[in-house]
Amino acid sequence: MRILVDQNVPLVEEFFGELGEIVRLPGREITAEAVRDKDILVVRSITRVDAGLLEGSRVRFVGTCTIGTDHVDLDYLRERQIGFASAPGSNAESVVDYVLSSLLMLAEEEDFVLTDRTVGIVGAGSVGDRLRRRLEELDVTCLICDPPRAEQEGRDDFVDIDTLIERADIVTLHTPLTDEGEHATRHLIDATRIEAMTPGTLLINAGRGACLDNAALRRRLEQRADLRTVLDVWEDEPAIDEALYGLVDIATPHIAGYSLDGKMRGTELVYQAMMRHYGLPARRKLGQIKPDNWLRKIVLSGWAPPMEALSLCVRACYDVRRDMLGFERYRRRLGLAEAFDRYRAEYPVRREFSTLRVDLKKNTGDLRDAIEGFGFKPKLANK
Ligand SMILES: NC(=O)c1ccc[n+]([C@@H]2O[C@H](COP(=O)([O-])OP(=O)(O)OC[C@H]3O[C@@H](n4cnc5c(N)ncnc54)[C@H](O)[C@@H]3O)[C@@H](O)[C@H]2O)c1
Ligand SMILES: O=C(O)[C@H](O)[C@H](O)COP(=O)(O)O
Repeated sequence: MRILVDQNVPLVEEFFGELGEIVRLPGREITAEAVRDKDILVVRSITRVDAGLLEGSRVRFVGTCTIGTDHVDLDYLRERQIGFASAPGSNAESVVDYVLSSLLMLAEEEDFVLTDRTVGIVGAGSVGDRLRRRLEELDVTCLICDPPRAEQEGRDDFVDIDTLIERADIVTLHTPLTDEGEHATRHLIDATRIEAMTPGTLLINAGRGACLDNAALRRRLEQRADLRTVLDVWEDEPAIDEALYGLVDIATPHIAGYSLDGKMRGTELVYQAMMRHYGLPARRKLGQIKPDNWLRKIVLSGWAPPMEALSLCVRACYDVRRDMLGFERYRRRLGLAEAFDRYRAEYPVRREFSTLRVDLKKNTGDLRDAIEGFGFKPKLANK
């Protein structure tokens, strides 16, 4: 079999090598011509997979090593009986790490205490629900808006989007991008809702760029710079709005999910689905591959205020400023659109919080809970 795989997918030889000949291309160079004589196509989110790409090709299976599927015409694949798999949940932990790192950084800069704020989570799936659990471990009040889940589960503890915007100090978006149905999310946060946000609100988008009306956000920030903003995803990536980029507090190029752990899990999930599709045993396992971990543990030699200890661990493991400053460095050298793709392609190794062991002395009760609640691995030292 001939397999075409996006260049940004890790562990390709390890997982797909036994299936046939592998060709690798940057996601934006995966064209109809490149695909025509391939049997399997493995992409990430920047390749639009539809009739335009696949019609007349030999492709019988498409995998996307991502959570989002808005770049794939699923109806077309179904009609043509082409097998399909995505990687649900694969990098959800990493997106949560990104949001927590951003929150801690802004809390330090703006001198607020996270536990005094109410966080409104829009979309409580793999990402949003994990985020809620970690924040609640710290006693942060969360409001949840997820109408599809509220309907399916008959929940009355969720709120609607306008109530969330009215009551939350921090609004964080984790919805997929959808265009159809009662709960379509394109421009879910539109000009009216952006206007309704009270001054001082912190708005985070780590879902999909077009869930938030970027032009309307730019207008508000140009007129009154009274919102704090964290954007990882943008409309029209990689050709994002330069003026908006300059107005945002934390601007990153769609890397919230880019931990090595999340990417490797994405490859494994697609591999498993592909083997099922072809009726073959899935012998390769992620557990057999041990990536380098240059920062294995931190030792806290006594009690510390939990927020300070957390801040130390977060900065050591994944500090969002690394990506914010790195992206800006690339932008100055290459221009915004090229920097967007290049920073992602050359992304430095990043590990999830869950890979960092934090050694603690005995009797540091609330510290242990906070460390564990934030996603790290606490261990009580013997002495
Ligand atoms: N920035 C990144 O790097 C990155 C990484 C991973 C995922 N994502 C994006 O984040 C999205 C969410 O990821 P996930 O793993 O949590 O997906 P998921 O499918 O597990 O959860 C999505 C949740 O959104 C809810 N939802 C749908 N429409 C809604 C609406 N109108 N209002 C409120 N909630 C709504 C769904 O009911 C569901 O519970 C993905 O679809 C993907 O587009 C971005
Ligand atoms: O949906 C996802 O999984 C994420 O948005 C993913 O991290 C995007 O990365 P890309 O596919 O663009 O490399």
